[in-house]
Amino acid sequence: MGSTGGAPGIARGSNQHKGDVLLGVENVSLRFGGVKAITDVSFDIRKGEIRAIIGPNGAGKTSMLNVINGFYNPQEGRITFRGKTRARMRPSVAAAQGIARTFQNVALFKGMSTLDNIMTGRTLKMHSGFFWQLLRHGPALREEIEHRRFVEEIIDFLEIEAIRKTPVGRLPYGLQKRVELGRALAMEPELLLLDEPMAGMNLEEKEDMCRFILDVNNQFGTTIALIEHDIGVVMDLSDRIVVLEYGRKIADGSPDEVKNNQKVIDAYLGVAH
Ligand SMILES: Nc1ncnc2c1ncn2[C@@H]1O[C@H](COP(=O)(O)OP(=O)(O)OP(=O)(O)O)[C@@H](O)[C@H]1O
Repeated sequence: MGSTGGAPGIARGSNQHKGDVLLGVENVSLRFGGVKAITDVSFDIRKGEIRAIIGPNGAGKTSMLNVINGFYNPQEGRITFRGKTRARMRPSVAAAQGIARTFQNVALFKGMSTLDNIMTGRTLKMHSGFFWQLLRHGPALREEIEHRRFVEEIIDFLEIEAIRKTPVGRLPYGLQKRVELGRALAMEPELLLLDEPMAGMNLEEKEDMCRFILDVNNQFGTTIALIEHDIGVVMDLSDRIVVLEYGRKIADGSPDEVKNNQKVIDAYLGVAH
């Protein structure tokens, strides 16, 4: 297993089980008409860890991320967040509660600058009323200055100062992905969901993205759940990995445990069950 050999120089203590459970997925099943996208899947995400969700195409990974961020409500099972069972969810409510995500295909405002795109991530944090925001006066002006300062810090952190005024549609794909990460970070999430953060990147861009993901996790203590097809990267980045196949969980454990699991090896080699 391993397509790039992962991120050089980055080694995680693979057996660390960090913190308490932040989010629990309990016996979740999700169907689209007759299609079973997820069947009776349970796993948890612990505070401070990097948790990968992997599996062959169509295994149910993106569906699972969509359940976690409230885009889909499963027909069966439940999600707990910070120890409480969650009611039916909407993505905006999940985001307000501290769950931010990026998408498989970059979802930015292409005509807007890097800075303005990242600013949109602050919307949920803005408190002053629509009237003041319209006037850009009084409390709204003070608030905007504070949010801009925060966004500038993210821009420094992600090393994208040079493109802060550039419309994102003009940026190469790797940088657009970085801006999208910036927008998610602007929400100050407790749980950050990344859907294929390295997809379509060259080796150098992947190494940069690996470094930023680790830095976000280490410096801000942000818990991260990610879907990624590059197994080398997954093995290097993750504390724990859950493996899905045909909507079912087939393995869950440290990178070493998962790597040596026969069901996982078979799933990736396409062995029929
Ligand atoms: N909105 C939808 N309507 C109908 N079927 C869907 C929908 N979303 C996903 N599916 C189906 O559910 C199953 C799981 O899809 P999902 O996209 O979650 O898999 P995945 O593991 O993320 O795949 P990939 O690695 O290719 O992105 C697939 O059979 C897919 O066709």
